[in-house]
Amino acid sequence: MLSLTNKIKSIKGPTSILIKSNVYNRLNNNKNIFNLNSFQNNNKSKICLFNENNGLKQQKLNYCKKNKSNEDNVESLSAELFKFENKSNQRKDWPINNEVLIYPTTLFCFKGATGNLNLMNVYISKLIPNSGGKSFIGVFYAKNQPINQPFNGLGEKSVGALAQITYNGRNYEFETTKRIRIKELHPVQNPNDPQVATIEPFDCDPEEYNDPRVKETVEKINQLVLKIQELYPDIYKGRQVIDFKTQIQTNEDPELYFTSIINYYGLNDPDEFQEILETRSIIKRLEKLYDLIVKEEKSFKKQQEISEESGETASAAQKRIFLLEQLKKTKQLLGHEADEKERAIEKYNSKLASLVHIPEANKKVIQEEISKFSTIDPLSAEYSLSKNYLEWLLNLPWGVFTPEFFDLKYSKDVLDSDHYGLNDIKQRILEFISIGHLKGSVQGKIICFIGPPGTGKTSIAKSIAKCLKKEFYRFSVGGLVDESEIKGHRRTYIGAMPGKIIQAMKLTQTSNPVILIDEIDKIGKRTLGDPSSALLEVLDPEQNSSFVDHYLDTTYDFSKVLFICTANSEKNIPMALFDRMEIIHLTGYVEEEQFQIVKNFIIPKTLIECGIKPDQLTISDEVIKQLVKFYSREVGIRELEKLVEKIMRKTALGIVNGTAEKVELTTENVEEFLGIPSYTSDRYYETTPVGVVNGLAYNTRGGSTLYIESTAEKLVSSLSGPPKEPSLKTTGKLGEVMSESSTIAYTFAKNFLYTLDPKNTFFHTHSIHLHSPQGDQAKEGPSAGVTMATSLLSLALNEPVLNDLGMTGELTITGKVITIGGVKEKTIAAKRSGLKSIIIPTNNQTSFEELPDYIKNGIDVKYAKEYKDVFEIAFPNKKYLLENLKN
Ligand SMILES: Nc1ncnc2c1ncn2[C@@H]1O[C@H](COP(=O)(O)OP(=O)(O)OP(=O)(O)O)[C@@H](O)[C@H]1O
Repeated sequence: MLSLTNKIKSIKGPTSILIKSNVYNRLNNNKNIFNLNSFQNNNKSKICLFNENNGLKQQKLNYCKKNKSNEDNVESLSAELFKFENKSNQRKDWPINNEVLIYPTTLFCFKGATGNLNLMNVYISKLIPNSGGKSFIGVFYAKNQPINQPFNGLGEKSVGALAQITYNGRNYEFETTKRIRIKELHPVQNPNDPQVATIEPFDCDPEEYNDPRVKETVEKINQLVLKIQELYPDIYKGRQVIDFKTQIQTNEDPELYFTSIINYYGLNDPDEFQEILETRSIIKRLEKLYDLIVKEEKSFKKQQEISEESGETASAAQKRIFLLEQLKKTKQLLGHEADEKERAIEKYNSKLASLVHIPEANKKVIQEEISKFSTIDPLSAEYSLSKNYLEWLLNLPWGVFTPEFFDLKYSKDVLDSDHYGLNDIKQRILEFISIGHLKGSVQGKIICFIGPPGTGKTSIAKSIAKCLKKEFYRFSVGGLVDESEIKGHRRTYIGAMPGKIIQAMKLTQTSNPVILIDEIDKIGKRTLGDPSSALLEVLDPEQNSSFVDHYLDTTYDFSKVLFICTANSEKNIPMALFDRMEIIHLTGYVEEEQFQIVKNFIIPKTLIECGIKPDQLTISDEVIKQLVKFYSREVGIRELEKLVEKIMRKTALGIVNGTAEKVELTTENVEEFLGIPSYTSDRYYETTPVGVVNGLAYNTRGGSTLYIESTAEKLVSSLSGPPKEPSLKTTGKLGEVMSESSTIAYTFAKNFLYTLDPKNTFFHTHSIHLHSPQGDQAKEGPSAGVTMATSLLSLALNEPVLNDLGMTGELTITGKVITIGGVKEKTIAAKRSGLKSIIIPTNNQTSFEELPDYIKNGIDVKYAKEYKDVFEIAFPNKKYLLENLKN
């Protein structure tokens, strides 16, 4: 390269050099082609480099080739070329052979426009110079054409501008010098090549410049510009004020006048500019420019109004409007035309027409909104609000219902294949479906499943939807404090949405799905906008046929929806809701049931979910029993499900990283998967010592055994200070009712002991401490009364209670044993803890007898009406003392 440079420098006189295209390209890539000053010879005349490949007519090429065009004979060749060039009559401001590379752009270019160009290499290597060494391109407005891509042909606009290209050492700069029109487009060999066109000047009739109307129109434009400057001074802040009058006088070229006005205003409407460019008559073009400025004035006016309204500065308002305008233009350029709104309206109308079952009143609301929408400016904030609203309205399944389906056999099969046991629940569901069958619909019913976690409430609800072949949607209201989650937000809120039920309609695309509302007992409370009253509106068959969601602001019929709710406890369900529901209790599972569910439902289901083939993992029955007994302490299946998932995860890891092709889980290796068991036993004592009694408790998590332990401290008389009084201290996070039960038990035990054995002064000589372990867990309820009294009496008599005995029952102060709740849960808990017999109140006999055999089996139940019945069973060795009661 250096040698070539030196050779060129040594050439005397103005020179043209023909060089091979590979050399030409090398120079070009080094950005030297425009830096011709470095190649200037002593006479300071420019040297022109020709690319062999283009820009020269065949004749010229032949001429050059004859003279061996290569680096070595640059000197002789250049001299020849110079002669040749001198002979030709090429204009210096016009490309050789009237040919230019077409540069398609979304910019507009009037005469005098200048700027930088980001020219691609493919352009640089093919630029066509004129005889003076300058290069030109033809800048054409191509609406849908990305910059720097080959021109698609004449399809777009054939009038453009001739731009002279210069390289300033950093960038390529252009300056548009003339209007041109494409005469002929040359075919391109390679689709990536820039296109070449033969062009011709596109000038107005020179005579027209003398027409007085030119001056008049220019004057008119000047007046308007001055008026705008005066009226909206803020908009011109920081800008240099142009004296257009002087400019037109000095330039005396209306073409340049366009450019300065357009630049000054930052006007940016390529479509309109193209129109001006294509208008040959100067007068007409000036008039078009005038119209453009009038339009601009309106926009200034608007932005001033906005800025006055919002307190925004005029320049900020202007910037915003400018940006919005740009956005609009960009959208247009990208093909998202301004008629987007028209298309949207068309779409909405046809969607509305397709909603054949929509009630008339709702239809009217939508029609009104569509006509309101058609009047809104697409750039206003209201536009998108209205659009969103319409999209919601039009995408709801108005009057669309899934056909009713009732088939008892099918339903039974579904329920049985999805769930183990739960026969009473399944029976209730089949009854419910039968009623639906007779009535023709299940509408107006609200089922509520109440039970401890993981007992299958949700999955049963899903099965009901399956039985009825209906869509299913679930949401939780646990902790919900905002009624708008149910009733929707008012549309004036930013990000407003309809409530959950309307969302369910949209998602399921039917107006009669099965909707599960989870954790209804945990719904929040508020004085204003209470979510539970909103829920009542949704659920109440009296009201829900014309539910008004705040967002939709029109009625929607929920009366055909089957609502199912779940709760862990019935206590906290708002009364008004509770009254309207059909309650179904799920009490939890005994170990045998948990074993069957894990083996036959959870493991097969989780295998599929984890993509593990059944022969890749075997879990022995013994392991499942261990899971149930030692790794979980629940009446549901939730913890067990998590344990099974943990096993599956570890198995999957082993299979994937190649450490195990297949896993066999046995009691020997279960700890490798799950760690050491969390619960070795529910029982703290194999044989209960004096003062310790096994109670049976029940809460929202199901039943459990609950120890009551008592110890005594002898009161020693001391000489100093007053004598210590016997007392009862209780610990173990006992709630108010349970504390009262302990006081009742203490009073009762003292009296009872006195009747049995008046000589026993234990309670007068001891202070007692009664405790219920698992002190971090709050305990409440009256049903530990008999257990506490028994614990105290055991202490007083120094006699342990019968081994493997559990008991429950509320105790009155006179010794009556009264009804308790949760017989089933407590029996299940007793069995889990390995108790052999239980004492329950006589009044609960029926509830116990109604329990299924698999729960009752293995438990010896005893009934107690009065405390003496408990005493007789708990202290067989002290039974004789009861004789004293009779006396
Ligand atoms: N009788 C059963 N037969 C088969 N699988 C069951 C049975 N009961 C529960 N399951 C399974 O136990 C898991 C937990 O059940 P589900 O989610 O329905 O509990 P839930 O009562 O809704 O709990 P929560 O109150 O926490 O929402 C599910 O995978 C469910 O399929």
